[in-house]
Amino acid sequence: MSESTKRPRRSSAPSKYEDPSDSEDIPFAPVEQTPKKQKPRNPNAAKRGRKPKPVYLGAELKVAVDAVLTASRLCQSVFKTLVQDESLAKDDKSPVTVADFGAQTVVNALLLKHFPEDPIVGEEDSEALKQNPVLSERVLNLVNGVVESPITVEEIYRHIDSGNYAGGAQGRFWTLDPIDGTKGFLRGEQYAVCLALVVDGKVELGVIGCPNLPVDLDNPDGERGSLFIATRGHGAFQRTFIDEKLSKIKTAKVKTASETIFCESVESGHSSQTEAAEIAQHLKIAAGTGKRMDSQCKYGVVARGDAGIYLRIPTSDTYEEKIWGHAAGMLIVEEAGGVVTDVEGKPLDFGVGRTLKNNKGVVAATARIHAEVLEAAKKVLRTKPVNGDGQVNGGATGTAAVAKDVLEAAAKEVADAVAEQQQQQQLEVAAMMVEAAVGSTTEETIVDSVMAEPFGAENGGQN
Ligand SMILES: Nc1ncnc2c1ncn2[C@@H]1O[C@H](COP(=O)(O)OS(=O)(=O)O)[C@@H](OP(=O)(O)O)[C@H]1O
Ligand SMILES: [Mg+2]
Repeated sequence: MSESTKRPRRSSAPSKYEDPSDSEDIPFAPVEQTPKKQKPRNPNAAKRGRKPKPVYLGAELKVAVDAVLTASRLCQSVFKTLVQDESLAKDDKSPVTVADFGAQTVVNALLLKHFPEDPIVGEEDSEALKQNPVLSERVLNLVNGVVESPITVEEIYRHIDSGNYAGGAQGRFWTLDPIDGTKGFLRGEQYAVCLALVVDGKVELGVIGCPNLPVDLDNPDGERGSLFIATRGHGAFQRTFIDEKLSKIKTAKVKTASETIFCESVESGHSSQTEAAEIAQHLKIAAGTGKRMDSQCKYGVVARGDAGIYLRIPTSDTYEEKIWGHAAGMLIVEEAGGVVTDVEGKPLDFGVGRTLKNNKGVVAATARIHAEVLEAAKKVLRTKPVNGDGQVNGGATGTAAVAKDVLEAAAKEVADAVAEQQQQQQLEVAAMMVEAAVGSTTEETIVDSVMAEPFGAENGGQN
């Protein structure tokens, strides 16, 4: 066989995205334009009349990877220049930044270009942005810095709002979290751009971009920027932001939960850290080894075996997890050899709308230990029945545990408020100093000079 007709050697870290049942390799790289029909790479195969099987959802994968990478890079560039007041508080008090809006715009724009028939369930809407011309302008500049042909601010609003689909069990749709873990993003820690394709209520494709996640967790000072990719039935892969080479990933090889560690949310208001610690104790996992990490990066680290378990323990009975916060991660863990259920052992149901209203929390683990973890979770949570007002209301331990989490969350809010007050005091001092120096000025002029126009400015958000 001449050098040019030799098949590429298979290894445990394939350099192409390949269907394991497929004998032909199909190149897998980010798209520049509408995907064209793939030509067979092996001319001999074509001569013999064997057509290479197409990669499952190959066109969708290329677009999804391109979209997630573009959005992730946009987020990275925002972080470098993020200034105060480039985030808004949503109704649920969670922050949303120019990067969330920018990322949702570029991903939705690419999806609409390549798959105009597909609806999108995206986290953000443009309502608050429309009220703020300064932030709108900033998003416009960000987006136009990464798209091929410039778009208008009206198109930005339209692209963001194309994520307003209601979801459901019929047909196919995309679901997008433009930044999962916005608080992590603002802290300069972990966050993720998460995109999944759902067909008839089942997740068929998932891509997660984790700009700050070390490629190798054992080398935290090494290269950062990990991308996780999976399609149903075809395995899970990792690549870096720079190198397109795909490596197959597998969950941790462990026989019992005690051999591994678990990961959980940084925010105690999102997942009960006290109950997770109790579950870990039941599983004989060494105390203090839990890894706290923002966003769906947690699914990524479980999928590649850095941690054996991801626990998301509800802090209230009324909160409904959002489908964009779990779709891609669930598939990536399952395709890497894990099992993902809710805390009652039910599969996550992505076919009932924009939220996982049929589920409570998440237990993701290496397949071999999932049942053991679930049993421990049930034991711990069984002692904490839920009362009518939606708050977990356990026996002595249950109440204490939940009270601790609530107190921790409240303490954090107080700390944030104190920081805000301190900043206000600094501004007042600065105003006084300037006034003393130049004779007359006001606190507002200082605020205006150091910050962008505050949300809800008097011009009513007119452009
Ligand atoms: N009460 C409550 N319970 C559970 N989950 C909640 C809750 N409130 C918010 N959220 C969602 O948490 C998303 C952030 O994910 P994580 O908790 O994994 O990361 S973090 O530690 O909060 O950064 C976060 O996603 P983003 O808003 O996209 O950042 C929210 O969708
Ligand atoms: Mg988000």
